[in-house]
Amino acid sequence: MGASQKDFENAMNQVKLLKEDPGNEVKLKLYALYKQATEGPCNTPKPGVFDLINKAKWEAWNALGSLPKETARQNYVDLVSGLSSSSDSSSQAKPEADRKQAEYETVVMTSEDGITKIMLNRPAKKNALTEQMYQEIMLALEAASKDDSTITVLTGNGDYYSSGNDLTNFTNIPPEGVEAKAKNSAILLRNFVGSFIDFPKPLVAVVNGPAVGISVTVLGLFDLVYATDRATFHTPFSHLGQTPEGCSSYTFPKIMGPAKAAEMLIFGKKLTAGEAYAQGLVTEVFPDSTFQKEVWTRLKAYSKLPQNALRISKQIIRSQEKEKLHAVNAKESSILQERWLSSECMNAIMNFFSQKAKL
Ligand SMILES: CCCCCCCCCC/C=C/CC(=O)SCCNC(=O)CCNC(=O)[C@H](O)C(C)(C)COP(=O)(O)OP(=O)(O)OC[C@H]1O[C@@H](n2cnc3c(N)ncnc32)[C@H](O)[C@@H]1OP(=O)(O)O
Repeated sequence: MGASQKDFENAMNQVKLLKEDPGNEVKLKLYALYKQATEGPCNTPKPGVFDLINKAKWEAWNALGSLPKETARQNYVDLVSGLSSSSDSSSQAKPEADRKQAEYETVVMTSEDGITKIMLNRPAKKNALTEQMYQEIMLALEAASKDDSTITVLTGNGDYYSSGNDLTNFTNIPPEGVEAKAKNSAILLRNFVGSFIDFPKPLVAVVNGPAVGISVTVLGLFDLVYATDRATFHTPFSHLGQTPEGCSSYTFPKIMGPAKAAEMLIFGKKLTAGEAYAQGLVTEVFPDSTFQKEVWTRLKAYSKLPQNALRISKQIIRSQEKEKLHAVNAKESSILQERWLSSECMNAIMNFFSQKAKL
């Protein structure tokens, strides 16, 4: 449940009682969230260039775009609660210390320094994507699209980025039967990929290890893909009796040319990080020993760029393709709905569970 009006009022009172000055940046953020929570999107003309203070306040409010009032209220309460606890417990106040934004079981979502991080969190299962996880990623993306962060990151916990679809998704067949399961799964897949197609802010994949299946194909819908040199990129659809998804049947030939796309998507060639970079799927590869440090330093610098300019630039680039991408997504999902019922696919899944056939 979001913050109530009472929580909001309490937070406003707490601000007055803060023992330390939170600094201009935080004060501007508080001002902007307060205005957004009480009046909605910025509705006043921009002050003149010499009216420095009011201009900064206006810009902070305007940067919140169409953030809903309820979200602004919640963000205000969260921000004040972070300030109160840090000023109570220590003199070393961290302005936006690791604020947890919602409760999820399979992902961890945190926001800091203008970056919302969604971390896949089933390391013991190589971050294989269960049905619950698809749902939680969609919810997390929805929340990230509305929060006040500038950049959204998807990454994995542990040694894998993700081993793709959790093959146990094929085993829990409901009483309505396998056809109904395939139909519902195709809807889930279509919605999942759709939430990447429609994501409005810069979206970055921090590929911390090997990536398989759908975790690779949706990379074509990200704005930046940073990979450790330990990462590999594997789309073994034919081995599994399946076909490409994540709009890769369209994005991969565009990114890497039809010959290289065919090698990956039809024949299941696994790429090293270096090969994925050479083929344009990956933006930059970093040595594993310095990967996290280098990537987060880079992203923190990017997150300080003007938020609206970043968002609008992304939208200009992506909007030209959106309709096409949705059509491709619908087609890929409907073809897979049939594939999942094929003996080729069922045999491959049985092989994984009976002989533990690995890729
Ligand atoms: C009709 C119903 C349809 C339902 C469909 C729902 C929606 C579908 C959306 C569409 C699809 C996507 C397509 C894909 O993503 S295809 C790719 C699928 N992925 C795989 O085939 C990978 C399978 N895993 C492996 O080959 C290996 O585990 C590995 C990734 C190479 C790692 O090998 P390892 O030796 O390093 O580690 P391992 O001991 O095997 O793994 C540790 C434990 O994790 C379990 N595990 C890993 N990956 C998966 C997975 N994808 N699904 C299920 N379980 C996985 C593994 O079994 C180990 O478990 P345990 O410790 O033995 O219990």
